[in-house]
Amino acid sequence: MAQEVCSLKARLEEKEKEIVDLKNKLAQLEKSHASVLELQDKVTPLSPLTAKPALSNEDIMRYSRQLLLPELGVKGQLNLSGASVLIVGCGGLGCPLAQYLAAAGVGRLGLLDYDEVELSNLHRQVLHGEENQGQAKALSAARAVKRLNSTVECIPYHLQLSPENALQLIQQYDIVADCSDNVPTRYLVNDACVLSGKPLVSASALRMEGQQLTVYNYCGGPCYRCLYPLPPPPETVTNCSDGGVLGVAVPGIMGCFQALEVLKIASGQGCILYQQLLMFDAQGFRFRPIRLRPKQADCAVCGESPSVTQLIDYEAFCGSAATDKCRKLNLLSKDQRITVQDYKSVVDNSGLHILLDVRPLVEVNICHLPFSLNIPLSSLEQRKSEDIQLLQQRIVQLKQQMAGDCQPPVYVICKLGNDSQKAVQVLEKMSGSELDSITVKDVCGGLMAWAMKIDPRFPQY
Ligand SMILES: Nc1ncnc2c1ncn2[C@@H]1O[C@H](COP(=O)(O)OP(=O)(O)OP(=O)(O)O)[C@@H](O)[C@H]1O
Ligand SMILES: [Zn+2]
Repeated sequence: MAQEVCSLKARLEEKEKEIVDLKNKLAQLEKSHASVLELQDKVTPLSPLTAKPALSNEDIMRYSRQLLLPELGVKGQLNLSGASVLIVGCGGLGCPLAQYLAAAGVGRLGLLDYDEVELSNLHRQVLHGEENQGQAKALSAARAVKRLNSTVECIPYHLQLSPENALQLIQQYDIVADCSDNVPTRYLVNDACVLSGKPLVSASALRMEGQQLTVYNYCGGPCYRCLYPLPPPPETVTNCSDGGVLGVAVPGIMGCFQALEVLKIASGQGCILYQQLLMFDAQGFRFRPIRLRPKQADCAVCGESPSVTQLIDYEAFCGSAATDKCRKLNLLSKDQRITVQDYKSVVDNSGLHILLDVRPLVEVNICHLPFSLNIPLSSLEQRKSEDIQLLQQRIVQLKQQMAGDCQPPVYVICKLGNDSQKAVQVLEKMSGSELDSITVKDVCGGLMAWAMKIDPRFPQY
């Protein structure tokens, strides 16, 4: 009996020692991972990356299901271990893309994003969680990727890709994936890839239609500029916060397709989607491959005598911002605008007026001020007679309540204060002809300014 107790004690001590050893090992690992995940706020040179000479037993176990694919095999897996990919944007497309690249064993991932995680990102930016709100997206994505596959080297860059840093950054990677959401960045990434000779796997994911995927600047194929020599007019471009996006239907699916093309290039498989563009219509669930025009001899960047030989000012070229942080129009004079504080005084003093909400109905259904009249900007621009009549009737009703020959002022509001300025311009043109002479003002900063500065209970979206 005593002998048995002794042997049990000895085994317990042994196990305790093992636990201490394991804890030390874990602390060491955590330390080394933390240092690997140091957030970069500038571009620093990277050490060269070489493919593994052979797969370890752990590699064989981890990647066994894909190793069995004849298209990939051991050679393809070793190629992946030596490949580096720069992901521009860790949002709706970047998250699924990074997840699958890390899972498949790409050697090095650069994760670039200037932005921080917000609650409204979580429905589609699936590497980030509730606890990551306010954190740099690049770091949050890198941590999630490391949890999935700690053998992948992750470099999180918390900075904006700009003409100043793009070449230095892109030259250090083998493949670039554009997961950004704005036109200036698309041209910037394209030009930097052409000038550095890197393939660009590009997807776009806005709204429910027109989702596109292709590989630019690959094996003599066209670049983005060959197809789109000139940027679209800035007012025709929407992003997710303006246009809306369903997480899985668009960025989820397109980001996964992007991962597929990156993995095929990185592992050395043929059959890459270049010279072709895949269109995906999520609503009708239709995929349509389109043959692309070839590389253009007169392309400004990849053509025979290019005019773009270094990176340019892409915001000036496109007439729009490379971030969605500062998209503020300034179309009106100071006396055509009213602050939310001054508008609040009008409401508090029961001043008779019309509050015209010019957002689309789908947004009005999310939230609105109870006393507002909704006529979308598009209806005003098209001079829809039933809507104009509605406004006329409201003006007449209020006029009857007002003394003398006074006209009720019209205050125009939208989400952020851009469309409302356009609406003021449209209404001013109608004033005196289609409408009685009216005083129209834009409520600066719109409903989001109202939520931030006046009524914190008003929802933000
Ligand atoms: N020039 C750039 N440099 C670095 N990151 C960029 C650049 N342009 C865009 N991005 C990033 O690309 C990502 C695009 O993803 P997505 O459109 O899903 O996100 P979002 O901008 O957070 O969305 P929302 O429009 O709903 O706010 C964003 O995280 C954005 O910060
Ligand atoms: Zn070109």
